[in-house]
Amino acid sequence: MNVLSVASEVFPLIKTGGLADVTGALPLALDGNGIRMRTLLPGYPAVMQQLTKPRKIATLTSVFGDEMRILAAQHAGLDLFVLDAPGYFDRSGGPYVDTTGKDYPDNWKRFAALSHAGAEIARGLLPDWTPDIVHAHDWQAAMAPVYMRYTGLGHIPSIVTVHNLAFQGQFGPEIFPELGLPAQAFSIEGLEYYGDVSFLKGGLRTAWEVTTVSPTYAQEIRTPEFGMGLDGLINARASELMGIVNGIDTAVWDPATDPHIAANYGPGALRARSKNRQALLDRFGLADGGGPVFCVVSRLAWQKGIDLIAELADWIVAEGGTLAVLGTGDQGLEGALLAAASRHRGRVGVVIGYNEPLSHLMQAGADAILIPSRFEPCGLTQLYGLRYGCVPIVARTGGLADTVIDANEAALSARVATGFQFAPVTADAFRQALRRAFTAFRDPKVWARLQNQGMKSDVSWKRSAERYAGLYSSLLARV
Ligand SMILES: Nc1ncnc2c1ncn2[C@@H]1O[C@H](COP(=O)(O)OP(=O)(O)O[C@H]2O[C@H](CO)[C@@H](O)[C@H](O)[C@H]2O)[C@@H](O)[C@H]1O
Repeated sequence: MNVLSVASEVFPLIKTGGLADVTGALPLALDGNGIRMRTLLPGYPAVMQQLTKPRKIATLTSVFGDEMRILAAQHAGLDLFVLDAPGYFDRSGGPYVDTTGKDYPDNWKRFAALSHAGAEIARGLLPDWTPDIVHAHDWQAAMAPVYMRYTGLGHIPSIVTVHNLAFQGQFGPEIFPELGLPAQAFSIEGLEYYGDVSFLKGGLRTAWEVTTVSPTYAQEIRTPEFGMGLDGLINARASELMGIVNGIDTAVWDPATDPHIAANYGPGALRARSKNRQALLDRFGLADGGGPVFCVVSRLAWQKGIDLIAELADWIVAEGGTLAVLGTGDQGLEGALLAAASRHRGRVGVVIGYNEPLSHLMQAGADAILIPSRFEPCGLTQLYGLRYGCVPIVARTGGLADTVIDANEAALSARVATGFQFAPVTADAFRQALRRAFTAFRDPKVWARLQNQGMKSDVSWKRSAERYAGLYSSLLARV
């Protein structure tokens, strides 16, 4: 079976968040299930520079009249189609924002062009490869099923996966006439959303199936609290909605072989972790306060509850904890964290920026990772934490609820606990969970059991890849 994945970022070529981890790992995981997944992504400079021996396999005209090329290449085991369209993608900023952090004003054009190219590949644009199914990720690719539906390709199964409902690709109605779609596409059945154009809404309306990245988030987005204005539509499509929890690439994230950490280790050999703990403290200029070393690796955003980290930093230090934060994002949150670091030199360390190797060392060296998200479609850093013996302390929401087993009395005595959960997402509830963690940490046996239990969790893609494979088969059976 051939599946075309369409995505705006793919690890290891280009990554701004968890989406890239998923689109980079899923094709490899599907390989053993008889599925050939090839991935269409934009030819950003970072991508073009890393390609070896790209081959031009097709040219096409975008809906806006520009000439674009499709290059085929292989990278890190991935079969790629790269959309070479310098007018859209050869920019000096990031994939979505310019060097000052502002959204590119033509993002709608850039990602409509990407999605349209995906639809054209489904139509048979390429000489030797046609997908049986198109799998589009997030709003940047969500127009692929829209173009398919309205240009005579509605008989080809399509899927939209929501990695984060907060980003919807919403633009003014004035762009609609330029999208090359028939007038009826600007309707409630298409991409019209309260008078605007919404790429994600269009995809959710027109794809054969909608998936999201955990079963709990699939339920949550049916409610007004988590539905971000789309809960009505999502409920209407409830029978075509599925939550499949993310896995992680266990080859890239393996403490036994990880080249980015100070000492490699495996389950049952946790003592070597202390070298990583020391390396982490050194890297952040921190001293051991006697309690746990907590880490945070995150986009600094309201979603992630980072304000609660800043709010509790003083208390964490007073209790003997140490805090190391790696992240970038909201300037107010960066400022609040940096202020905590200057109040507690040597006990709170903050690195503002994006640093993949350092994120590995943090998982390998910290005792626990803090993830107080207000909503979390899946979350990957708790999965890395489990694999690295870095105990996750998480809000009980979305994929965090589905992947961490809370250390309540029953779970502790059954020896199945892997972390700590709390709800609601308030400073008080978070503090209670941290208190439980401080207590558990004082008993090294209890703590080691939590770590070992986490390291035994199956966080690989195996089961979830089987679920995607099952979904693809069920869609093909309906053709
Ligand atoms: N400063 C930094 N330096 C280095 N690495 C950093 C970093 N900040 C973040 N990262 C890395 O980026 C990734 C973030 O993953 P998350 O699951 O938290 O995703 P995100 O919210 O971006 O994605 C959305 O999509 C993913 C994938 O489906 C969902 O898991 C998630 O819930 C949803 O919000 C992790 O690999 C993390 O290590």
